[in-house]
Amino acid sequence: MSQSQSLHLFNHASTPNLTFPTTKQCYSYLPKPSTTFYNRRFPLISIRASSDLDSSAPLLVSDNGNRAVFSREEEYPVAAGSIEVDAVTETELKENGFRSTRRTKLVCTIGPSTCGFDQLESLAVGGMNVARINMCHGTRDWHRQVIQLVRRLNEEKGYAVAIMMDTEGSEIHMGDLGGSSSAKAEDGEIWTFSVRAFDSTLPERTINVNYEGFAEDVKVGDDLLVDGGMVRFEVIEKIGPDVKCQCTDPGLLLPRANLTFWRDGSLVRERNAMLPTISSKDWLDIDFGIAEGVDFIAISFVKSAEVIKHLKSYIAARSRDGDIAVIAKIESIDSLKNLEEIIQASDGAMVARGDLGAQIPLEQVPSAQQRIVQVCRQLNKPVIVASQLLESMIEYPTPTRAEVADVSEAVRQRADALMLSGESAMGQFPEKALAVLRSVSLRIERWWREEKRHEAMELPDIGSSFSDKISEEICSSAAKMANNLEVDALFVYTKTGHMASLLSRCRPDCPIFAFTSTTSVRRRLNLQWGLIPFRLSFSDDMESNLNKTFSLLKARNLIKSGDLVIAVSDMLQSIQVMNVP
Ligand SMILES: Nc1ncnc2c1ncn2[C@@H]1O[C@H](COP(=O)(O)OP(=O)(O)O)[C@@H](O)[C@H]1O
Ligand SMILES: C=C(OP(=O)(O)O)C(=O)O
Ligand SMILES: [K+]
Ligand SMILES: [Mg+2]
Repeated sequence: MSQSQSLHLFNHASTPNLTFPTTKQCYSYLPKPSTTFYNRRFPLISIRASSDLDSSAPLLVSDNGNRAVFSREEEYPVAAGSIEVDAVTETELKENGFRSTRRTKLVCTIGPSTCGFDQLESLAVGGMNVARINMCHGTRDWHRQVIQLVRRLNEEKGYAVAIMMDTEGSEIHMGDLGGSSSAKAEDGEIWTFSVRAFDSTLPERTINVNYEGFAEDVKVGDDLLVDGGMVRFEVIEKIGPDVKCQCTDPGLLLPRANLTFWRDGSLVRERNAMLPTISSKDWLDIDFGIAEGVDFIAISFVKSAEVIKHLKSYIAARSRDGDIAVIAKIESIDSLKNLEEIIQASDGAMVARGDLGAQIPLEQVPSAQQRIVQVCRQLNKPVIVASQLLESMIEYPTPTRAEVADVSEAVRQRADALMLSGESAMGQFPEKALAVLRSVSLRIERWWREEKRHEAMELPDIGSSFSDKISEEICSSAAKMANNLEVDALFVYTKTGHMASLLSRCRPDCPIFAFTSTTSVRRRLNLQWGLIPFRLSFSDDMESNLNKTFSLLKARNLIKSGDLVIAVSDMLQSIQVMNVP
């Protein structure tokens, strides 16, 4: 189906239920505007021919087997003679050859410093694989605008930047500081933390707190930590909804900064621990994310696997199967306690060191990071290392040596992705920070390969069915062969992305070219270590797939005759080794 035949789909609250047609039947509905269908996996949807609608947010239809599947974006089959890969990867492959491509993926939080089209484009050029929007900040309209700009960038310039929406969660945090961008708390000063609602102007040295039960839960003598200890207060008096605190460690207070309170050296978890992981505001944000068709939803302060399972079934009932991946943010004591089952239930995890460092002693954060990365690798889930990687670059154009060492350590642990927060959201040097992540990743990855430090990590079986076990065996054998034979690239033909993730899990020395037929899978694979996702239509006939891929890639100078390749696929349980003809 070509772009000009696009169909527009709308959620439609009160339309009659009709059996959902196959794609062929859809075509026959095309000339009739506003025909409405019902699909059991979608809420009510109406379909109209493209001509009577504006084309700012096209939603199209494609065929997956005998049933029609909807997506917000260009899910039309790739034209038979074409292959889609983003411009940055293409240039990188042409200039440096495949061996030197970057394996570690990069996530950038988008904020005031980076929300314009040109700024987003610079980040894409600089290697951003995923754009993260943090629902703690900004309005839904602001976030929608960012999503649309990223879409436009992908459509106009051929990028496959994925979008991750991060929920606010039920954490306790300060209010907006009455419009100022920061406030300085000096040693010994008395500040009032209050749950009262203030008009636009806050009284001097007063901080608004978002948690109703705050004044009841804290006790005189508690330590109140802002952002995990960046500024510290001691509670000296409680007067109704107001809590008077004396500053013991001075520092800068930032809008909506996180608050924790500690008693006798331990984090206090009273009724605040009973707050739901997904607040009512978060559910509205999640509905927004589903409607906007984001690729990932990251859930803050996950405590148990149940909440992830619940969210996944909520999404499945409202969106195309598996269309949105759920990322569990590991940033609380409970999430560490229930780590394995949370990660098992999720589609990926984030080491959210910002809040984690406010909940456990700072010196325990590195070992927690190592454990989370390891568990994710074993359970085959992508993992993002986040927060303060290049914190000083919010203000300065070069990182500290310590920051470079921290980034190196995450790369050496073979995390799937690194994330920028304030550095890209509100910092002065977002592109420079991204360039540091890129160059450090490339250098450490190369060093690792040169040193041949293959880690001896045993990867346990994860599949439950026999055919899953076969896929795992194929991927680990293919990766081992690729290392031993020093092949140039692994090729994987994958419908769901699963086989590609199994190869990525083995962290082979060569890059993995992942061929998939849908844009949503292609974008999702962008978060996983070592995968270079391409969009290509392919069949069950591997011989013809390979021939087609070779000729398309050769025509674009992305591979050349003689290159050694190992190919595996979702459809055919085999490993093929060959030279490009
Ligand atoms: N959409 C946004 N609008 C305004 N400021 C933002 C936005 N997103 C992020 N920021 C700024 O970037 C900082 C770092 O982002 P992030 O780490 O995601 O949030 P937080 O620090 O609240 O956990 C935030 O503290 C905030 O100042
Ligand atoms: C990534 C994190 O979450 P957020 O920025 O939303 O607080 C973190 O706490 O490290
Ligand atoms: K958040
Ligand atoms: Mg956090």
